Amino acid sequence: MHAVNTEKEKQRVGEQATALIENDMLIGLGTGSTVYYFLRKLGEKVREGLQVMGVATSRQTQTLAESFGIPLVDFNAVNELDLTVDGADEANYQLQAIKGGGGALLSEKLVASRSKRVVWIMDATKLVRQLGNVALPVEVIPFGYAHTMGLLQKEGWEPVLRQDKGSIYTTDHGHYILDVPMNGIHDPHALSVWLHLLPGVVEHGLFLDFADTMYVADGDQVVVMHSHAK
Ligand SMILES: O=C(CO)[C@H](O)[C@H](O)COP(=O)(O)O
Repeated sequence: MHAVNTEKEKQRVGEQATALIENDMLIGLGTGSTVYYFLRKLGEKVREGLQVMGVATSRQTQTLAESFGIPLVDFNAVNELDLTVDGADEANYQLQAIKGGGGALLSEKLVASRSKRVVWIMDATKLVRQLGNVALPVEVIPFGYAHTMGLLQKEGWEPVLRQDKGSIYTTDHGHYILDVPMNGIHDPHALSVWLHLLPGVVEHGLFLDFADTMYVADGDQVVVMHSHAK
């Protein structure tokens, strides 16, 4: 590994990922500070004549895409997307990821699941052998969130209700987020299924079988990894 300058690496990987975009593509636009650089560069290419349409995965991305001149379309008005490019909070060598640090996991998962190809972009600090160094975001219904927290606590987890400037953080969809410290996830698929069965849970940040490609910025290089599962 090279010396880490994550902002430069985010920019490098975000800009490089725009090379994947071809004329007439319908693109899922992820959310976050790495995706910011992807959007900015894509906006430049659109102004130079590239013709694409995007589906935004958050209000933040919608605002950015509009400011960069990227044409947007309503998710419900489209069929399959050609490609989604999104960031991740952590990913392993099987291209499984934890997402949701930016709170957009619900839309991000919906859009990724409607895309022919999904690409994660990140800096090398996020690449891990085993998922679970970062807390896992779990999106819950505000009604009864304390009950859902209690159910997690009963199983030994210590969920933290996400805050934003002294108030409870609310997602674009009006939900709350519980950040659950993991200390290593041994069986991500089993955890995914278990969480989906928990009353009050809308979605969680385990993105297990979505990505076929990952762009990882490491120093001056961008390493491209492919999934063997896809
Ligand atoms: O999942 C996300 C938002 O819900 C982001 O993609 C993830 O948090 C990575 O963001 P960043 O590029 O800012 O580190």
